[in-house]
Amino acid sequence: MTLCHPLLEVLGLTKSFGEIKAATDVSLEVWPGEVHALVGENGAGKSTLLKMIYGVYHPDAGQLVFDGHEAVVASPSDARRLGIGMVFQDLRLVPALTVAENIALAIPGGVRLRLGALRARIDEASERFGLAVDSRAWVGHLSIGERQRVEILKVLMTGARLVILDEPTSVLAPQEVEALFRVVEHLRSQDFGVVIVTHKLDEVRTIADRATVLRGGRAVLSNIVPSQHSDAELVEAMVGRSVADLQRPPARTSEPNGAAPALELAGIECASDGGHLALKAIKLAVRSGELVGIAGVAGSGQRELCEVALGLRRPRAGTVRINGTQVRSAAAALAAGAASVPEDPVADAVVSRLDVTGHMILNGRPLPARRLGIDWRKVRETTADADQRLGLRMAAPHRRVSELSGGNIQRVVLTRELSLDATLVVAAYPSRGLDIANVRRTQEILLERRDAGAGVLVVSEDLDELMGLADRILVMHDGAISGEVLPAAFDRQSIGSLMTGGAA
Ligand SMILES: Nc1ncnc2c1ncn2[C@@H]1O[C@H](COP(=O)(O)OP(=O)(O)OP(=O)(O)O)[C@@H](O)[C@H]1O
Repeated sequence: MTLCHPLLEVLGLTKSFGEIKAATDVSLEVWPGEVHALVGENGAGKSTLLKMIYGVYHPDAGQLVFDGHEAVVASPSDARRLGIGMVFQDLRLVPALTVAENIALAIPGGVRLRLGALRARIDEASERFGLAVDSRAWVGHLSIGERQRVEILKVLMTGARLVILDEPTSVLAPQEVEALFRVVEHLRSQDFGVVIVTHKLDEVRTIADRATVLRGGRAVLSNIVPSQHSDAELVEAMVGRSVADLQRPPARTSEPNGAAPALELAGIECASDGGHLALKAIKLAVRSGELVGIAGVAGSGQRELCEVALGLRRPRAGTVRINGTQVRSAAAALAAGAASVPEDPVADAVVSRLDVTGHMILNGRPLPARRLGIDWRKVRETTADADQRLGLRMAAPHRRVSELSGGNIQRVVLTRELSLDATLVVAAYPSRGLDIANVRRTQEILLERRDAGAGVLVVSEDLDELMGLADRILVMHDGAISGEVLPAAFDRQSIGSLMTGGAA
């Protein structure tokens, strides 16, 4: 059945948080069978808009029309009753329950269903929507991509006809993105409406029929067809200016005679949290003035590698040296000159109730002291100086970090860690959640740190990012380094093949 009206019309939605105008007079429409991309820089108001559509926030002004009727969406349960489902960035599943139990909690009458009947419904839905899930698996044992599939299936099984995906690809490996897009295509072919937030233009071009660009809470382009606009036009709409390509001069790694590498791992063996062997005979060195990339499918040992390098995880065997000093603890790694960008800053670096200034002192370095307390004036000065030098435009110093968007949290952590005079930088997924302009600036800063003589280790699943940044790429597979690729041989295929255990 083809509708002659949009599935969803957003008319002039507006929302402020105190002085912050998060969304101003935003309008867009989504038709059945349409994938609509919502794009814009960090803090542009995308999540706020989606949360108004899903009933989490109440708009100050504006209106929603769903399926041709004015809709009052006062809560997420109102939204679900209408047929609007949302998959949040932080997936809302209970890890200690199975897939079937999680779905039972979400669907009406689910907890009263017998297990057999529930599983049959899950299997039928998973077949219909092209979403392979194992209903018996414990959610805590699933990869992030598998959890996302469960969450989408859950949303569809509650009767959603409009599915909102808030930045679903930022936590996925490239193969998982392809799998997700196959699901989205399936939904499109079955006349669902899909709203998807992404920072990546190639994803907009691959998956979206139309797009809306937000900047500073306003829709600067609404309901456009992406193919009718160049990348430069879309970037300009998003950030208000053009963003230059990354320049990567060759590394100058001529170390003085006998100088130790910035980071040296030898014979490292290490267990994962679950007790299996996560790192096997790892031997690597990052020289001062060199940027080494680590490629690999998620879960190949990257997390453990970073933790071992930073003294956060004790290896079973082997040694870690930073600038020649053997390191056995996090404090020793910091003292030897390390700085780090954690894999998941929202989980690992945010202290609720602390503001931006409060987070800037959580870098493990001695605090500027004044009498018996902290010299906050000095902290504010160094924060302002770091913000200006790095140019990642952090949120205002008094803002609570837990209230910031994911990308804005990432910028606080990046500014804190990359403004240090560290001689080793270990950065896991540094551009995760960042908009285009901030991705570029972060990459420039990493190269600036390299050119200032630091050894830089960057873990990323984005091969294009690594190929643009790295002086060498080491590929991890199943806890081991499966190969080393030099710039002249950088190509997606040979790196991809090493990632899955094949030869380059
Ligand atoms: N609950 C809240 N309280 C106060 N301010 C908020 C709240 N939620 C969002 N904001 C602010 O509103 C603005 C828009 O934020 P929003 O999260 O909607 O941006 P976004 O486009 O989703 O960003 P990102 O790409 O980083 O996820 C930002 O300045 C943000 O800090």
